[in-house]
Amino acid sequence: MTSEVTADLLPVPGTPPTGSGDSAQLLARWRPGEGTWFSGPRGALLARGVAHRLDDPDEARRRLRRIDAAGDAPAVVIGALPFDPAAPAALVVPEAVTWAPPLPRSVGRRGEGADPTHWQSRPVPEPAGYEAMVADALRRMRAGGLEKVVLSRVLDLVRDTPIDQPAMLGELAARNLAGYVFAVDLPSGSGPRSLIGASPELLVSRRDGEVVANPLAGSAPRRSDPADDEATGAALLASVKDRHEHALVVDEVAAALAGCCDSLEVPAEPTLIRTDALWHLSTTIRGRSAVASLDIARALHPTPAVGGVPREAACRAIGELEPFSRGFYTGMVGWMDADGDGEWVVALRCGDVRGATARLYAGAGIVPASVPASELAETTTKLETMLASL
Ligand SMILES: C=C(O[C@@H]1C=C(C(=O)O)C=C[C@H]1O)C(=O)O
Repeated sequence: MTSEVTADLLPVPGTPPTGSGDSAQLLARWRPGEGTWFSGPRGALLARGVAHRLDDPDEARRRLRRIDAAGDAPAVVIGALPFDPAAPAALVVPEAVTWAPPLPRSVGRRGEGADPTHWQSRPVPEPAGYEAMVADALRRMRAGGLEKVVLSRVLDLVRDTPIDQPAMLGELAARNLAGYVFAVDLPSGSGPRSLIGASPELLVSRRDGEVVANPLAGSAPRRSDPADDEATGAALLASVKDRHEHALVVDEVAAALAGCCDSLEVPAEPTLIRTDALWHLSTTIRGRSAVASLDIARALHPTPAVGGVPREAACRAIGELEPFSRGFYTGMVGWMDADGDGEWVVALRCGDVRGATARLYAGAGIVPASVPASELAETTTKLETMLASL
């Protein structure tokens, strides 16, 4: 049984301009308020300074073409788009961009020393409140008109002294080498504010016309015992509930991609991927397209991996049930060049960090077969990725 588990690494589309820099040294140069870090299995980049700020993603392509023609700044846009497509984006054209190869395996962890930091934490809603939200969603499903909805919760953390954001980013990078690690400068009234995270989910990449999307949905916790861990992955791959939850996402992503792509390959069966904390069902969809990566990403967003099916009913349920605004969580983070090539990942396993505070987010896909206590446990496991970096 366990030998049937095939866990692939995250998919490789084209190769971004990887440069020749030392990516671990580059990572150590990121500072909050001064730029953006983005790394993944195909490369890393550090953007610094702000040549232009863009809160309207519609402007990105036009602006990049103008900059490219003038040749006076790197023609790259980088940053984040929020969950609500009508809310302002946090995109910049930086003054300087340094590209580097993927982070090496040797990038160091801080280690498990005793940390004297005193944290106060407050879950929103309380765990019982989250279970009640899930129960409410299940009632809506029974009443008809809703097939799937992703419901999330937050953990607000505060400590006595400012959070060391570069240390947090370094730790996330060391623990999530196969994923996408980012630190994006967010608009803030006072002091640097960053969206920091380690997402396993590629919304879409495009390189020389080759498009890759890697929707994830269906999750199980990793186990410390290797045999137990493999059995958990195998059970996820065989789970009717999770396969259904996954298929809803793949169908919608494939349909949205069909509208932007000339050709499309959609595997019939999902595979497994693993992060530090979780197993996920994963499907790698490939196609060819002349549409710019950010436009494809926006056509896909929100996929049912973060919204639901049907989209409108799910977004209404999210607005009515979640007692907070998602902000940039479940939006997207990435970069694009003047040709429209780029990579956009789903903003998951992330936190909004400012001063001595961090708001961490986690959600789970609810389908009719969901059990409130299991969905709560899944969000707790998803929070571990960020908690381990603090
Ligand atoms: C919503 C999150 O994750 C998403 C939901 C998943 C699920 O419900 O199984 C799996 C991966 C992501 O697409 C999150 O991490 O907060």
